[in-house]
Amino acid sequence: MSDRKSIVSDYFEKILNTIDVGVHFIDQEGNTVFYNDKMAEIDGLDREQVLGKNILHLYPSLTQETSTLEKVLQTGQQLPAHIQTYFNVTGKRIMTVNSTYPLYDNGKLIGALEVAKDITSIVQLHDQILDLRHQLYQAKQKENKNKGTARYEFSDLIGRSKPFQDALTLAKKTSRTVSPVMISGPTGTGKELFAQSIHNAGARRNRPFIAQNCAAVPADLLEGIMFGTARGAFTGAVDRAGLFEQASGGTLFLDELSSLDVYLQAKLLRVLQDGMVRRIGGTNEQQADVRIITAMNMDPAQALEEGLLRYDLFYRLSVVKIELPPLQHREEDIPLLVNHFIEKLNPVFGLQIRSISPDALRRLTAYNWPGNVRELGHAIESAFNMVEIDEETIEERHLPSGLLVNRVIAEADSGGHDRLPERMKQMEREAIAIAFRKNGFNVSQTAQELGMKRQALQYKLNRYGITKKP
Ligand SMILES: Nc1ncnc2c1ncn2[C@@H]1O[C@H](COP(=O)(O)OP(=O)(O)OP(=O)(O)O)[C@@H](O)[C@H]1O
Repeated sequence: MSDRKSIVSDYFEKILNTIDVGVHFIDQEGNTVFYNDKMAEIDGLDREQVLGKNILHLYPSLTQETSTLEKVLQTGQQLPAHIQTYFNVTGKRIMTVNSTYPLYDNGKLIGALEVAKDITSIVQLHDQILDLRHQLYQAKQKENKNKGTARYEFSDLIGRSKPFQDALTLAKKTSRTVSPVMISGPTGTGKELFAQSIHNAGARRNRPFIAQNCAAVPADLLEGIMFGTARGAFTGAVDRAGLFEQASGGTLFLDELSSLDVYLQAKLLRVLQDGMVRRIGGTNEQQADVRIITAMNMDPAQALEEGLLRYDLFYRLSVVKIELPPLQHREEDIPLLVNHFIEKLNPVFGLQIRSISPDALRRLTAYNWPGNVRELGHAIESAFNMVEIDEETIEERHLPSGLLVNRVIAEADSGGHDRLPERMKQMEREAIAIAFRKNGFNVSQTAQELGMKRQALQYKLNRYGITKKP
């Protein structure tokens, strides 16, 4: 019996060094008693460097409160499987599933044992799959956009604030008619979504919805695109239907109308007045049976004043005028939109985010959103990239740090200039603290993300008293 015991003890270390799970055993003082090869590989440390050393010295980013081994020593209770993410000494981002147990001898606590399963490569694979799903999702969105079909319906439009609801009510009413609609509002407020929804709610829903951004193509090319070309009209010209023909019986959505060349504005007006369109170089005229919806980021009054938009065309196209308010004027829509984006992104990212923390939401409502709803969508998508797979709440630390900088400007704009330097410092401190935590307390990486030198960041960390403790 004693022989068997000694054989087992002789081979115990060898056995633990062959398994594919990290094992770390500390004594009651927190000093390492046993540390297997796999644990050394995960941490990027040399086993001999670790034996006999105190874990708080080994992992400087850990404290008595954050170290799970220390916690088990203090409480005597086991900590079941939990996911840990950190950067090891080689700078590699590691993700493990750890279980930590107290070790007793005759009822007396003599140490703690941690076993760690390295899931970094599984998570990387998982991320690759999600990345592919993401690409597929974006490709599908692009495909729908180019197919001549409108995807959005009024039920997809989120918002309950008064200015948004007013715009929605007007849009719903106008979907029953074929009058021209002019939608204005800053970038990302949903002008194209409104245009598609108007089309989809109307009698032309089964006919094409053709969108053209007037700012995206040079005027000489756009003329052929809009009105079509006849073979031989100019060198290399082929018979090609223009947007009016393509959208026949449906809706033609002209985005960024104020960027349309004035010559083309005149030609467009003629087509609308005559109700007929002719391809460039062609002889046949065809009926221009399209409903026109236009949009622009600029206030139409300003576009008229600056000579970017012809008055006669404006009167023709603005029979119904819909103004979409910037997101910062409809703060109460932000929580609804956040939930909408969370629901939309959960299946794309394979996550189960259920909510956003009050602090994070406060941060979002304090921001001035120059890119409006589109920017909010991107901020939530960015947060999805920051959360760990077992997290269910978007926290402030997951949000892009850029949201802070803009708030400083917004607050400065809204008065209180005398206290700006203090506020700037406070914001800078917050931005650094968030980025530091987000980057696993790695100074070099944080400096890189913030676009500053490592030494400069170290100086600010000391000055603001930002420690590694989360
Ligand atoms: N009310 C809304 N509900 C849900 N999503 C919205 C809403 N408004 C905008 N979005 C989101 O914002 C994105 C941008 O919308 P859209 O392209 O319609 O904006 P836009 O005003 O036409 O922008 P731009 O002037 O830059 O072309 C959409 O893809 C959608 O995700």
